[in-house]
Amino acid sequence: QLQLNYYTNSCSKAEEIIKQQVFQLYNKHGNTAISWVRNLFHDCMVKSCDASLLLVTGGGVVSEQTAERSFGMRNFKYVNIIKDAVEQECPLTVSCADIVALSARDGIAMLGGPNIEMKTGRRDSKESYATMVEEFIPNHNDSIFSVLSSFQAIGVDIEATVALLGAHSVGRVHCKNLVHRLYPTVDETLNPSHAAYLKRRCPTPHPDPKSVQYVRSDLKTPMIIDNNYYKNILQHKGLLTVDEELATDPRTVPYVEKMADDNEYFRQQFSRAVVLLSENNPLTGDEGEIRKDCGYLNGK
Ligand code: HEM
Ligand SMILES: [Ca+2]
Ligand SMILES: [Ca+2]
Repeated sequence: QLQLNYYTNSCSKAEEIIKQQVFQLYNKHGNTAISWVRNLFHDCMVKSCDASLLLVTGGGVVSEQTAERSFGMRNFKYVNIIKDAVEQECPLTVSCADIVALSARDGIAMLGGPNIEMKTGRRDSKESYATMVEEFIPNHNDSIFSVLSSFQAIGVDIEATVALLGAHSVGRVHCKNLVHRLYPTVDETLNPSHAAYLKRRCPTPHPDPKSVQYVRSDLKTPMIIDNNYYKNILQHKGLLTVDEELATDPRTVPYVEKMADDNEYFRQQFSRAVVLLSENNPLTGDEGEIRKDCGYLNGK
């Protein structure tokens, strides 16, 4: 069972140390906070919030990080800075899975989002599920129907799904994920002036996948988690096909409109949704392990 303040007795400073590390990393590299939010999505959707995402390839492990859906994910190298600080205080006590969850929680707060109360006590997987990533994580051009059912499958309702996509109010999208909406002809659902801007940022239909050509998701408040995302998508300035569909599907539009109108309502729903996502199918008790290094299984 996950519980509030799971580490009170075993490592009373754990949450404080994590928060401090997230803060320090944010001050050095602001986009680390953004990465922690995406990590929560990519870890928790695949089986469980169990840090299966953090294992690196080698010794029989094929990392989820190498899956096509993980394209653009960054800052993995900083996770162990957080872990090491916690290990120093309490060795082999705090899981990498809880670090994924709590760093996302603290990252959200650093990015001006809500303060979220989160349970802890997750344990770490003994596998990375690279071949299952595509099954659990929707693609950017999937239909809204399949997106909603992927979230439904882990207990995230439609209103919460709409709120979670508000994470696209920060961060970036690489041209690789956009050019299909720009070339050979511009997707007619795109706002024309925004399409012109996107074409300036992504001038060729085949961007070099290794180059860092990208567009910020939210030009107005790129480092703040707020309801600006919903205002953008209602103006058809959403970058991904899923963003556009969210603003047009009859099941999601009422929530999109309400979130665009009311930032407080967005923050409440976003908090509720992050908790739902973070509690997907945790490993507890004697399942899994507490990794020493988030990139490797113990003893490897
Ligand atoms: C249908 C669901 C989703 C799809 C298809 C999707 C897809 C994507 C794609 C394609 C990118 C851009 C990657 C790149 O080109 O660099 C992205 C970025 C991002 N996504 Fe999502 N996403 C979804 C839901 C979520 C959720 C639920 C969250 C978190 C709660 C999230 C958080 C982020 C963040 C923070 C970024 C920016 C990352 C960065 O700048 O480093 N996404 N997403
Ligand atoms: Ca996982
Ligand atoms: Ca924003």
